[in-house]
Amino acid sequence: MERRFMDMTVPSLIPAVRRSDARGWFAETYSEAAFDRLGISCRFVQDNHSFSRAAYTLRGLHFQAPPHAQAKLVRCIRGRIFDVAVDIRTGSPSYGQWLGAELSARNGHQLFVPAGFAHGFLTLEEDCEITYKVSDIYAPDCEGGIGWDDPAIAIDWPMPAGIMPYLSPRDAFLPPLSEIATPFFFDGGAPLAQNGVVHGPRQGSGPCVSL
Ligand SMILES: Cc1cn([C@H]2C[C@H](O)[C@@H](COP(=O)(O)OP(=O)(O)O[C@H]3O[C@@H](C)C(=O)[C@@H](O)[C@H]3O)O2)c(=O)[nH]c1=O
Repeated sequence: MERRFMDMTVPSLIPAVRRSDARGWFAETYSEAAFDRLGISCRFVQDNHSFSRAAYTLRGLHFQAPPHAQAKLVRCIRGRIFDVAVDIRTGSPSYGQWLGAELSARNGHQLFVPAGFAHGFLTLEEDCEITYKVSDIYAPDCEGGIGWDDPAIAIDWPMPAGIMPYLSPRDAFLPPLSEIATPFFFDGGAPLAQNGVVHGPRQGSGPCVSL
């Protein structure tokens, strides 16, 4: 794996490396040593698993503030989701910008979302399950969120015209980014390269890609 393509200060799409044989395939979805070599050296302390019944269920945009800020490693194990990270680090050249990637059981891609980014996803079909590792404990007092439809962020959610996403009561009334005091500061790491959709690993970039 090629470290030069990774930077743990920006979201990174990590393609599945599946070893096929007559039975099917095998994949290591997380290896501390392999991720450390990629530059992702945070320690994950909890695994989460959520199921969303309806297509176009939207969870997010969520974050936890320090001292319980979380980096996340997200994977879809059933169905298809559009997974999004928004840079909410004060002072970042890409503050308020977003990146999205399709994660599916079929493609096996994972999205690494560093602390300092709000995270959310939209299910693209019925009965989607995602699992994600997080680098800090669940701390409800530190939870924060931003509206999925904040016009200043303008995420291009892949939804048919006229469809409204299915939201939790909390997510339906989250404030825009301009109305929250973000607890994160840009520390000189890399900004997002661009605002927009990542369709998959870049050609010829090796198994790991910094977005
Ligand atoms: C996040 C979380 C929730 N819960 C509980 C609280 C509540 O009763 C129930 C559902 O919680 P929520 O409505 O917050 O679940 P959900 O909307 O799926 O929240 C998640 O959304 C995605 C986008 C993220 O990035 C995650 O960090 C997390 O915020 O599960 C835990 O027990 N542990 C946890 O780590």
